[in-house]
Amino acid sequence: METNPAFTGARCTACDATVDGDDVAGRCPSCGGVLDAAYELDAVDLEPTTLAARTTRSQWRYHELLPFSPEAAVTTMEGGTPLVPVPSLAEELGVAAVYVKDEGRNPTGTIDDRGQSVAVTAAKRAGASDVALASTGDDGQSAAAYAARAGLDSHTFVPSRATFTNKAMVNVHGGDMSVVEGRIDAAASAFADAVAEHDEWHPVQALSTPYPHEGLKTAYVEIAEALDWETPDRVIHPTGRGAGLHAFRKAARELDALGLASGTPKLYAAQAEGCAPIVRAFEEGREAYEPWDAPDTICGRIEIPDPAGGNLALDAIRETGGGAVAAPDPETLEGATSLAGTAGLELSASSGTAVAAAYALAERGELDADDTLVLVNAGAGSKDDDVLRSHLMSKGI
Ligand SMILES: N[C@@H](CCOP(=O)(O)O)C(=O)O
Repeated sequence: METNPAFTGARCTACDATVDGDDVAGRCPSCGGVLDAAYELDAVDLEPTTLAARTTRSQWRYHELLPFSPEAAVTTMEGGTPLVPVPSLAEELGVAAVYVKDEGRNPTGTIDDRGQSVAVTAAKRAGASDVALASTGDDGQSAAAYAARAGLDSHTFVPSRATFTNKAMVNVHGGDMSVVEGRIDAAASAFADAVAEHDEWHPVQALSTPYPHEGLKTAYVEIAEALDWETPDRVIHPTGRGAGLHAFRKAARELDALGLASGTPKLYAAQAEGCAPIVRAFEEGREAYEPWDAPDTICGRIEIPDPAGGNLALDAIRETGGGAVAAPDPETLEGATSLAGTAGLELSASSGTAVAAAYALAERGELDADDTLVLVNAGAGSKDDDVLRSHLMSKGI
């Protein structure tokens, strides 16, 4: 069997419409909203001991919470990343424990590998010959890798400012790449034009189908399992499109429904001050974000002025009692390099926002002494070696 028997189709996050069947793709046919994969959770019997007995460390060990069976999966063993304790930061912040969920250790160095594994599996099952997306870099590199694994062609549209590593590795995986002058909005618009001319292209961008964020969900499941199924108090996620926050809330709800871990952590969006539409909407108490004019941040991976999951992220933050913090670039780079220098961890520049946000929350008195705090490192620091090194040089180091 190629699908999870508990997978029933999808539910629209905007209008609540359901779409039945195991070949759901794209956005909601009724309203165009983001679709979530849906499961008959009552039919799922999953115990901590069952999971503990599984030998694979890949995300497909949680196949009861994924649409497809491990046998059908296009996988390069993504997932199984460590939850690394950082006691020195816990002491500085005045909380009980700080962990970094180190997603940089995935096959192409990004949390997006989880999503692309599921999205490319879905595309392959649907008989697609090609997958395509607009990307700030990491999910493009990841999509090219998983397409290669599946024997599909990939088409990635990246802004010219994407990192050299991302662009080079799309090519190395044999992907077709369009480098579009400008920022992500220019790449997204070139992508939209091209998709309209290529019916055979199967979109795999975050939130454009139910599958990429379904993979992101497993990062949270791993966090809960690593904490012996205790729910952490707070999770800070570097945030661009808002897919990760939406996925983490979905994961926490599903674990709660299954009785594996109760409740949801307080979820926090960490954005760059130069492009923070979700933080602005949160701070102004608005129900919906407004696109950000003139984005400008060193954190290219999360420079998303019009995030597809912006309102879902806002909802996740508010529903869980979390928050949102915009970090200035110097503090973000300081956050990433300080963990490299004191804890031996390699955070991507964008993920430095999570560290900067943690300091900001501590300063505002919003953390509690008995808190367990998780910071998500979404990508490998080595992809940003130039930016991180330049920050140290600017300090005369
Ligand atoms: N992928 C991003 C972080 C998460 O972004 P989101 O689109 O899930 O909000 C990165 O690499 O920093």
